[in-house]
Amino acid sequence: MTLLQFDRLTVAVSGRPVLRRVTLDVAAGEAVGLVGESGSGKSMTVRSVMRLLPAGATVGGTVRFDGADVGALDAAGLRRMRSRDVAMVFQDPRAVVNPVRTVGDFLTEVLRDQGTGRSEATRRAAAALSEVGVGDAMRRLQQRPYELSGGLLQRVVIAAALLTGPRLILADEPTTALDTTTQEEVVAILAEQRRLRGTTLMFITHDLELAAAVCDRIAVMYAGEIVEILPAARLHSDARHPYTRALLGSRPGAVAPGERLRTVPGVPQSALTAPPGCVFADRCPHAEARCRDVRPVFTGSAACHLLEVL
Ligand SMILES: Nc1ncnc2c1ncn2[C@@H]1O[C@H](COP(=O)(O)OP(=O)(O)OP(=O)(O)O)[C@@H](O)[C@H]1O
Repeated sequence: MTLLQFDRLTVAVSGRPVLRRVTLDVAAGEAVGLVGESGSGKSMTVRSVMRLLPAGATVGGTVRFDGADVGALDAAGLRRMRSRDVAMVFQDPRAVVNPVRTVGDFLTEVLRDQGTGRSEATRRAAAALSEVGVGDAMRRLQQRPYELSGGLLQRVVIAAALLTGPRLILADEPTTALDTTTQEEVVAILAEQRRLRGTTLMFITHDLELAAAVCDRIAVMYAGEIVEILPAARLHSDARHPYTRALLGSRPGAVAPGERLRTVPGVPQSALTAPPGCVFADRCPHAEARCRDVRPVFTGSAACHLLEVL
């Protein structure tokens, strides 16, 4: 069953295009990674699900959650979706948690709003903390955000995201602000908890390998478009789009120790500056004349003229 469906989602902010015809189906229980360089539209795509777009955004196409057109939800429907069905985990936990209130206040707030009594809300909050590997949960509930490390606080945010039993978690670079060891722990917890609960996940990251470790499928974005969608387990063998191949070649792990790191040549395009044809044409080592002029259609798993003839 499809839980989340993007159908030719197009977004412009103050008349400047940021997403173009993003089309993707996410099955219930599936984890999909959204990868791509900075500015490719990953955040805008997941924010569209919650209708959290910047002021002045215009939206074309549709986003459906459990069959309902998110753009057509009334205020009550939107509130319900945001508070119960869909949870977001952002890059910086300190931007999300109120710095002057306790961790317990933060965790119990939604439950209390939904009518859960204080002691039951506290019990569930403590249990949620334990589930994400935070020990001494009752003491943590009394603490304020500045008393916790970034990694611990991100676990608190994940516990909060899981607390209402959402069907979908949108995680927008949830570990970018953390050090490497903590990143691995936090990602492992998020992945384990969502697997245990069967929660659907959209996971944004710059890191292809991380996406492959956490997700079932990977959607690669460039300049506001999805250029390739592929199974995570076959990332290396199945990647065919020149942009995905270039990203794989520019990973630190792709070069021998001591060898110079490779980057994707050229300057990243945005949806605004992309050429009328293939969005990657300016940087693609294989581009032909038609690539610059004619937009490739998404055939099979990628949008690339060079693959259409194969
Ligand atoms: N508040 C905003 N107002 C106007 N344009 C914006 C706003 N936020 C992002 N954009 C533009 O939308 C495009 C897509 O941005 P988005 O944040 O979705 O990219 P991203 O792939 O998530 O990048 P990053 O990895 O840096 O977070 C970019 O061109 C960006 O400049």
